[in-house]
Amino acid sequence: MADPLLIIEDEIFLGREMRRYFEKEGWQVFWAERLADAEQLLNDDLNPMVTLADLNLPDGNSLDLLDRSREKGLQGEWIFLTAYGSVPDSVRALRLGAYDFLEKPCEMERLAMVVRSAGRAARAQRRVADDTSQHSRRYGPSAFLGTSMAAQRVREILQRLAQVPYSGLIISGETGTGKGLAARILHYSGLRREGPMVEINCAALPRELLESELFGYEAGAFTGATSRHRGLVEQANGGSLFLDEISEMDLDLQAKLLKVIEDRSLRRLGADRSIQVDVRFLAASNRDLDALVAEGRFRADLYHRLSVVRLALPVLRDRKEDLQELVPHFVAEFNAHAGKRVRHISPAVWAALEGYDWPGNVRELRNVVERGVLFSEGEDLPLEWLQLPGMSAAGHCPAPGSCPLDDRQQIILPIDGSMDLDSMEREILARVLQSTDHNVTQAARILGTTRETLRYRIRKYGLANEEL
Ligand SMILES: Nc1ncnc2c1ncn2[C@@H]1O[C@H](COP(=O)(O)OP(=O)(O)OP(=O)(O)O)[C@@H](O)[C@H]1O
Repeated sequence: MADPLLIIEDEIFLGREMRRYFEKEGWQVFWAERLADAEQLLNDDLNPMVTLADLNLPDGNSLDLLDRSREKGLQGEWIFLTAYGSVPDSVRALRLGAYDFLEKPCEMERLAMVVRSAGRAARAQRRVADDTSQHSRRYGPSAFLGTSMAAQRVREILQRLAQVPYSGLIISGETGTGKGLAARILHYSGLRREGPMVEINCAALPRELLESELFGYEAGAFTGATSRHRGLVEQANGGSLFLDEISEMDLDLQAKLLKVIEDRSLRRLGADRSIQVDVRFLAASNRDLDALVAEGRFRADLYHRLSVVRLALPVLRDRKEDLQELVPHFVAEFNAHAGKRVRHISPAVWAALEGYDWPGNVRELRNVVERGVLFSEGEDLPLEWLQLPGMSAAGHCPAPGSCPLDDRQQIILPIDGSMDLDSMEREILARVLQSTDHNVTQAARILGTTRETLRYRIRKYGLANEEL
């Protein structure tokens, strides 16, 4: 459907010409000759993507209408046309967030170009606003499921944190306990929900790349820096930056991050001026940061700066009563995704789920339920597709390192749906680590990845040496 464009113009000839021109450009054009008519349209629920307004109209100044439309929460872009451009008006227009301020007479081509780019900006803004309101609905504190005391306590803390301003926070918990989920809840239900939520996994990038990704750089700052790059801290301005696996950040980068948090400003690599930033830092770790601080492997000052507020997420094996809520939730989710109709979970399935220890926590549970739902053929969640380690029902390869290896050192993985992508990745890593005697450098070379990434995945899949 065509996007609405509101033209407010009292010169009949010009108004007509603009209407004809922009209808041809694909807009749904509304034309008002007076401010009062335009206001009536806005009151009648018109929400223009772009408004093109003459500044001085017989019944008033259209900046006042922009002001009132913002108060009503209307977001589209405004472009002003004026024959009597004055500095105070243009200053006020910009303060009110006008897109552009053009002097009449203005060539139609130029006007059309400005309207087109204002349209693009307004559409992008609307998408962000829609995403934000969708995310706010999706990521309320109640999105953290579980009926156990521990889960209830987490929800209470999330609820409380949503109401207060704080500059930093540490979320701890084993892999898959919901640290990423908690960070999204904190952002989208908190005071900064209208701002951006930016996420980065500190273990996934080598040191230099992490530094330039976080702090940005100017053109020419280093070989290959062809143009200016706004770093993630800057991109998170007004919102939150989620630093997952913060324990993997190098000590010198930790020092740089601490300075940014304390000074509320940063300097891009190669820049000679600092930029003010207003960011809330959410950090997560599945390692014991207290211990890392004691060993000198994590900076105490950064730890103390971030750990003003701490949120520790409970492991699933200590709150198995939460399965009663989590399993039906994931079943419903994957029923909807895959068009399945699983409605029944047999006592045998419950017994298998409750008897398992869930080292990968809720993530692992979610994957197991996904596989079950995908391969269900009726209303039952099939026991044979749970394939929990220790179960031999389907005869596939649930335990790491158990898939067949052929004589050319190739791994044979079943592609009949009995293994999901995570399990395949885990299997491949386990086999390569076995074949290199757990030499991470050699394994990273074979896999064509960095040691940092590999280390992160080893921890993610619980493949540390002693478990192989
Ligand atoms: N309490 C919960 N209620 C609903 N879903 C949950 C809960 N906890 C985790 N999940 C879901 O489990 C999956 C894994 O969670 P998440 O990625 O947040 O874990 P994590 O602790 O950040 O893991 P990692 O340390 O490996 O990065 C996600 O799909 C998340 O939505």
